[in-house]
Amino acid sequence: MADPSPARGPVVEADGISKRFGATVALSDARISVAPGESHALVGRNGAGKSTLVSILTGLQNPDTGTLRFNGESAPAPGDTDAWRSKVACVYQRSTIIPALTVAENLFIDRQSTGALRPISWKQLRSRAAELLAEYGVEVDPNARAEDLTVEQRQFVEIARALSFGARFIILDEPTAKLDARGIEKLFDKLRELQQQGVAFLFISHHLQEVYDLCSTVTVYRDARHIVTAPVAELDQQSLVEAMTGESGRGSEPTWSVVDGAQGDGTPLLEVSGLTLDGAYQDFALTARPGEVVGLAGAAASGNVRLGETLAGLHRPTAGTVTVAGRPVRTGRVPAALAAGIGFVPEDRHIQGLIPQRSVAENATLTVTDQLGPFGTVLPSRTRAFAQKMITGLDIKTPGASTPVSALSGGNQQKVVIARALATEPHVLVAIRPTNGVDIKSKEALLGTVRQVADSGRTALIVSDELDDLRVCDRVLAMFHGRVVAEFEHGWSDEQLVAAMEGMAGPNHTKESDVSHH
Ligand SMILES: Nc1ncnc2c1ncn2[C@@H]1O[C@H](COP(=O)(O)OP(=O)(O)OP(=O)(O)O)[C@@H](O)[C@H]1O
Repeated sequence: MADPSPARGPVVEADGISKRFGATVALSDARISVAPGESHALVGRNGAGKSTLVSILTGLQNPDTGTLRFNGESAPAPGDTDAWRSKVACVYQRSTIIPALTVAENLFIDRQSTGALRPISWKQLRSRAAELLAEYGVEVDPNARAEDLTVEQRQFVEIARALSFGARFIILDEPTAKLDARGIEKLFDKLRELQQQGVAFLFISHHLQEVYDLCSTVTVYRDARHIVTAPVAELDQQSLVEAMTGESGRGSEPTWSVVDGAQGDGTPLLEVSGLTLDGAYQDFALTARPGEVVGLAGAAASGNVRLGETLAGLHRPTAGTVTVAGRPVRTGRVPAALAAGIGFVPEDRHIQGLIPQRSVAENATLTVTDQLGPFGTVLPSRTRAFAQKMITGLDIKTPGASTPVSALSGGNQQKVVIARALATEPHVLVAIRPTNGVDIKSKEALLGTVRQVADSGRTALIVSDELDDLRVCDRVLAMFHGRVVAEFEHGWSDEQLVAAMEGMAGPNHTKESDVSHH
């Protein structure tokens, strides 16, 4: 490949990289080259090999074959943490910042090289932290506790820490997954600023628009292989998707069909009234009918996620009632919500979602009740059959139903979480950012599945700030600071919806032809 910066050479250059996990080929003769100051996107479908490449580029795993060079020099020896840190850092969607520590402590924790024998002077630590943050233009108080920072501020601290080790090459693995629109804007501004200073980025995202907004070059992987590297300007979105999927035009619809048994006589399936959780949301009301997909839109602090979690029994509301299919649901208890017929797709699959060591089949059919005590009505053969149907229908890339979930790529793990929520054949499906980390093609299939769930006489509630997620909804309630500020019937514009989520729309900006709360 041509060297775009002959003076210094690429900050990173990987060639002929292969990596297998048992029978799975994660990377096959893959390559990447990133120039100083370049913003380089790496895209591909779930399971294409992106995270595996990241783990090799950061020294966490050794490739089976291939060469890796930083600034023209061979990669550090495996395990030489200090040397690796001076070359490259990765900011993952899950922060490595320790919430209970201050920003200053986080910046200087685990740093063996300086002053190991001297007792730490807190004053000195703080002033060094302040200097470091100022150097990279990060406006964060060094004395603040990390847990009090916004997601993007935490990312800035991680980036500053990486740069302070000398790295001028930073990998961002789905950094926007937990950010709202404003957070993304701030992150991108910071990245552009650092690029001006010569820092190079490898940017991994399933949001192709972000690739076009931020990056100058894009590399596509498909099925463990390098497919193309091109200037972003030369590859339009359609060509990009074609490179990712290996097909032109749209693929086939999912084969998964919804289990029957739901009735649709028009009586509300989900009724929420006066629901309040102090400090999160107030006086929320909703009446949803069978067949409806309702969106609950809102930015980070809007309260929409906590509301969805409350319906799933994760928080005990201060006031209000929830009724499913005419029956009151005991709030604040996950088993009660499940038993009432509320299926749940949580926001963070790592915390609430999966048991990594267990198989795809087990996870896909596991309910929280199973974890709490014997449930025992699901036969293994049914489990397997259901899992197989989901693997096909949701296009889960796995060697088989008995493969442990920990061996799946992030996006494929997310699909298992969705499968699990559907396994209980819920009356009401509550899904929080369901397509988080899912590739563009699977996203369509997945949202199509949510649509099918509703079409079969159930109700789905999609809690998200992703316009793609909300587009499949029949109507959308927009929340801001804990309250519904607008309701949109089909035919809304993205601009109106975004404005409402940002608290900039009064009710008179919305279509309220059939307001069904209250
Ligand atoms: N530790 C592991 N054990 C077994 N298989 C693995 C392991 N890590 C990754 N794989 C497999 O390697 C392949 C590539 O996975 P990888 O996580 O690199 O994909 P990805 O492109 O990052 O996907 P996503 O967009 O879903 O995050 C997948 O088929 C995955 O199942």
